[in-house]
Amino acid sequence: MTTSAAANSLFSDVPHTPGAPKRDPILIADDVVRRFGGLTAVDVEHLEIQRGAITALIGPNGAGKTTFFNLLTGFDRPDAGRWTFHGHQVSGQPPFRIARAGLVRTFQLTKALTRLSVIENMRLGATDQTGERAWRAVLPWLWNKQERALTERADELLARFKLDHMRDEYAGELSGGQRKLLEMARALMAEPTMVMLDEPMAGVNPALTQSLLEHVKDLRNLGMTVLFVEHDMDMVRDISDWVVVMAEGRVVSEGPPDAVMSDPAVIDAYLGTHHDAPLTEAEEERQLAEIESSLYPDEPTPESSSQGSGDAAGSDDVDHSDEADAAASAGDADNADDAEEADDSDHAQQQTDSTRTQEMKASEASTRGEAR
Ligand SMILES: Nc1ncnc2c1ncn2[C@@H]1O[C@H](COP(=O)(O)OP(=O)(O)OP(=O)(O)O)[C@@H](O)[C@H]1O
Repeated sequence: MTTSAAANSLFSDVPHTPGAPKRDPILIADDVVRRFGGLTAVDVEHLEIQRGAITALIGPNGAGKTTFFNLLTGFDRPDAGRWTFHGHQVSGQPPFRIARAGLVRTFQLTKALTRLSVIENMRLGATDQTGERAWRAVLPWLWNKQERALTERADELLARFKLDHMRDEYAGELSGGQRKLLEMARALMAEPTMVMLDEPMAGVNPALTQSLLEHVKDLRNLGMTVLFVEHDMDMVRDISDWVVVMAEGRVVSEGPPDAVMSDPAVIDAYLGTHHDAPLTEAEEERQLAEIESSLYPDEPTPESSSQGSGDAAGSDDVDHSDEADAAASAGDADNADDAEEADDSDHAQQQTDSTRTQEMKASEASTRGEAR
């Protein structure tokens, strides 16, 4: 069993730098590139994922996280690059072979899957990812035995994920959180050694949040490796042993959650301070609204709800909280012109703070999970 403390100790001597070598990597990717027309969606030079730990993959919208997930699991083909899993080259392999090697991912329930029952979805979890459907045609008696074993395993998992009472219901009847549990349970049907979860908290009702977090921790505690993409920074802080940050297709930072969230490169990536021109106030507001909505896609911001305004993503409705202003000023910290512009604001004092303090406040604004 791998506890949180044990997992943390795996990283004790790992440098906090992009591409850092791990003590015992289960997955190693090199020079992975995926282009869509003129856009380079993924350009990962080197990445190692530590075995037996929970690693979060975060980054602003469009950073390339999902594309990278699709590549690693064989659901998309790279323009260049290679990666190994458990020491075996799996780049270029179809998804079922990669799953057979022990690397599986969760899927959002498609429309078709919502029309199947929960137990049927579970059985598909094994067959879809491992390609065992071939058995049915070739050796039907063996298939029957196999199918009974699969159903037994499915029922055990449904009980573990507290979905057994929904066993024969259409998956479409499940709540958002229950669907996430089903996605996770279904992935486990393939008996993986590494599970990749794509936004496990998206659309999850707060009542099920804790249960989901515990299930993810359980995967690690049972010896599995977990890599998950997530925008919810509460979850990232709560359960990650290690965080990898992508921006514009590249890995820009790695480290434990707290270190990563105060890394200027990460703040820069989220605030987009790589722009050459100083930000206009409207652009600044738009970017802050985008960060807010990407971190908390289902919630109105406290600012917007206290003013009775609607969607946090609508930049017209966004007000500047203290933290948001701090974020904006830190976002502009590299730019002397912007510092001048801020002189007449209520937060002139913040402009005289050290860059470090501003960055930390910006980080809090970007990861405002604790305040909610
Ligand atoms: N099939 C596609 N065709 C064209 N462009 C694509 C395709 N898939 C992704 N992209 C582009 O590649 C970039 C990376 O997208 P991706 O979905 O991987 O980012 P992401 O980090 O997962 O974003 P989000 O957090 O918003 O899901 C984006 O600019 C996106 O528009």
